[in-house]
Amino acid sequence: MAHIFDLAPEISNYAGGRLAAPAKVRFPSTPVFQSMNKPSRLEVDVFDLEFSGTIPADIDGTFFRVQPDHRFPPVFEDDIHFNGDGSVTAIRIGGGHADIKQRYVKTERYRLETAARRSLFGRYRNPFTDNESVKGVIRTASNTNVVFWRGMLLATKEDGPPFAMDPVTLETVGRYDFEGQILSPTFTAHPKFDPATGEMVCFAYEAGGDGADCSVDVAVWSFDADGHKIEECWYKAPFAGMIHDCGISENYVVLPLTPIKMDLERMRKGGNKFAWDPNEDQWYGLVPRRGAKSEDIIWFRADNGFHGHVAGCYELPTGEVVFDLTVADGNVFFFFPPDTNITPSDGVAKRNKLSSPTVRWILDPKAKKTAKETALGTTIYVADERSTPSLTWLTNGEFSRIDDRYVTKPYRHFWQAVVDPTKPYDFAKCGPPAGGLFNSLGHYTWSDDHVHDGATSPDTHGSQSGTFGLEDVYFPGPTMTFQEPTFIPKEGGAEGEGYLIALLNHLDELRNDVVIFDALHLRKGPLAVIHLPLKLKLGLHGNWVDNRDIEAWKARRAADGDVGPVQIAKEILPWQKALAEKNGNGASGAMASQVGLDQI
Ligand SMILES: C=Cc1ccc(O)c(OC)c1
Ligand SMILES: [Fe+2]
Repeated sequence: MAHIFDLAPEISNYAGGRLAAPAKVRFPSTPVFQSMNKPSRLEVDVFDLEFSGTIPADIDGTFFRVQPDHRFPPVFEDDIHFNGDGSVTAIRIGGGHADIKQRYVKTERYRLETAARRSLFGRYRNPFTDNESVKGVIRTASNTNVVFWRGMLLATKEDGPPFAMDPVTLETVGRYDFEGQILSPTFTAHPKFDPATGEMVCFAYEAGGDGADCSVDVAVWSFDADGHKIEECWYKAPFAGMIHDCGISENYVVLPLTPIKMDLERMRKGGNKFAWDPNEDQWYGLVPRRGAKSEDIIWFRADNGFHGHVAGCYELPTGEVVFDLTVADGNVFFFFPPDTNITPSDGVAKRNKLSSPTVRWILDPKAKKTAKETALGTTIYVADERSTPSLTWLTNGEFSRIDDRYVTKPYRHFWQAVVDPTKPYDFAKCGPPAGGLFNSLGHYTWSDDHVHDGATSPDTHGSQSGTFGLEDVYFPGPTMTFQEPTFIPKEGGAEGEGYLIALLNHLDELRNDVVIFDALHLRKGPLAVIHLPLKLKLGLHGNWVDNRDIEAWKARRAADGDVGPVQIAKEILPWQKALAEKNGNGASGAMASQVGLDQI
């Protein structure tokens, strides 16, 4: 008997790799859109989810996370996961029960593509590949992180401004410009929150022009707990690369600059935003958090590597800054291979072959430095001495998380999604592991020699490699992988006391669970497994928000509350105004409509 799809002959939407006539909705049959990453496009509400084990009674809050989930077949058949529309999941846990809510971030891109019933925005961060009708529109998909700030949930992606959502309903309120205090075209997906002061420290790169012009301008800001911008300083990077995550200590910000490089010529020709440069160093920009001037940034350089996410960052009694993050030894973003016009091919390392240890850098704000002219003619200050890792812990994981109450402080515990290649993997049932073989969750405890909380002396600058503390790793079985874990603190608990929450991917069933562990004892297995009746996508980042914070801010944000409702951006951004002027009124219909987006 014929398979039912055989009755309807397959006609590709793509001619020469480009979306041709979007007569029907059919996604490309590339690995990007298969297995766990098959588009799901669901907005869901399920009340009182099924679970096994016991959901600890003292957990009361919401686990927010975001995933890219393309709403329409992409303009380019070879599109990448990172170009999918942001879809936010909220797992509300309380009273020993759990509910799920999921909503798309209603970005400007979302609204225009909905109206057109098709993709209008082309390649990842390449506006030259967009439909003419959306020139000048903020093109971010808000798909990388969701953070709670002053009663709103900010959905972020580093190529554009944040969009504010209601943390209870997940309705999108609108583009948030911090009440007019941030008008840059871009904004990081990894702002950091100082638990001692309540400040948000945030940054943007490719921030000088329209956010897609490969500018080397980097901005760093601080906001106080009342939402006032209290610091702003602009810097120049040595080249137009990616600065994805950051670290903050009490007095410094560390900006890791990864050697994947933008190129405007390549973009104009319809090519990739980034290309891996195997011959470029990895760089670290060190800037003071307070009272900084543009010339205060010190750039430290070290041998080539690919930055993952930051665990801890803090200062030693001697004033140096400890900065811990995963660094892979090759191109993690295999979809941004080297540009053979710029660098010879390095053979394009494959994700699962890379090693990704946790690396500790010790950066000295008093380092001897020399002014250097970059290829673009700007002056930067580069540390005279090349940096080498102070230690390399062979954790082989990614998505480092800590107990966020220890941001800026010496810390003892961190968690990661871990690749353990010694464990079995059921390839026959699961196929290739979409998103990477993160088959384990790891909890790492620095030994006393490596905590530096005043009781111990710092590491030397010698480069050591191996194990630097306790490893507590849980492997669930050969058909499962994990997404990024998030720490839930126990009230009044010591560092690390609390729970670890993460999404578990069932690669054989194409379904997800939410797992909750005792954060200090992963090896014992989960305390609770919440069974979702659906398949999510592979997400990026998430955060835990205590319900008391949500409730308190709900009251403050009420019409009669002391803060009042969230104020979204009232005007288009400066780069959009400049474009409109250049085009002589020039605002396309799409752009002009952005202020009153609800009309669409
Ligand atoms: C490292 C993750 C990462 C970096 C840049 C991105 O645009 C992104 O989109 C989902 C993800
Ligand atoms: Fe990230």
